[in-house]
Amino acid sequence: MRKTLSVVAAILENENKEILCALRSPKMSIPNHWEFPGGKIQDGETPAEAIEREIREELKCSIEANEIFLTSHHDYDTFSIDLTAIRCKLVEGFPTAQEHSKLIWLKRENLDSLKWAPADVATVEQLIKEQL
Ligand SMILES: Nc1nc2c([nH]c(=O)n2[C@H]2C[C@H](O)[C@@H](COP(=O)(O)OP(=O)(O)OP(=O)(O)O)O2)c(=O)[nH]1
Repeated sequence: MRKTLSVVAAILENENKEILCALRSPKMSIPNHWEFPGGKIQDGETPAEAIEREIREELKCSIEANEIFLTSHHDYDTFSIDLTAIRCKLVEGFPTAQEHSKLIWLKRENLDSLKWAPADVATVEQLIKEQL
C-alpha cells in the first residue's frame, strides 16, 4: 500500500513581509526543489511540537508555532503527503541552512518564481492570493 507522510512546514515571515524559502539539496528527496522548512511529524507529536523541533534541528533557531495556515494533500508517484503549513514566529536566533542548499526571503508576489516541491504549490498559491 502506498505510504502517506504527515509533514509540517513553517511559514516564517520577517519584518519586511518576506517569507522564508528553503532549497532542498541534491542529497535530499525531491532534490533541487524549494520548500517551506519542516519535516515529518514523529509519533506522539503535535504538529506544533513537530515544527518547533524540526526548525531547531534544521535551521538552528527557535520558533513558536502560531496557527495552521493550510492543510493539503498531494500524491507523488511513490508516496503521498499530508502537508500542514503553520504560521510561525522566530523567537531566538536566525535561520541558518544545515542540510538545505540555500535559504532566501521572498516577497509573496515573487514566490511563484521558484520551482516548488509539487506538494507546496497549494500553499504558495494561497499565500499569494491572501495578499491581493
Ligand atoms: N519539510 C518539507 N518537506 C516537504 C515539503 N513539501 C514536500 O513535498 N515535502 C516532502 C519532502 C520529503 O519527502 C517529506 C518531508 O520529510 P523530510 O523533510 O524529513 O524529508 P527527508 O526525506 O529529507 O528526511 P529523511 O527522511 O531523510 O529524514 O515531505 C515542505 O514544504 N517541507
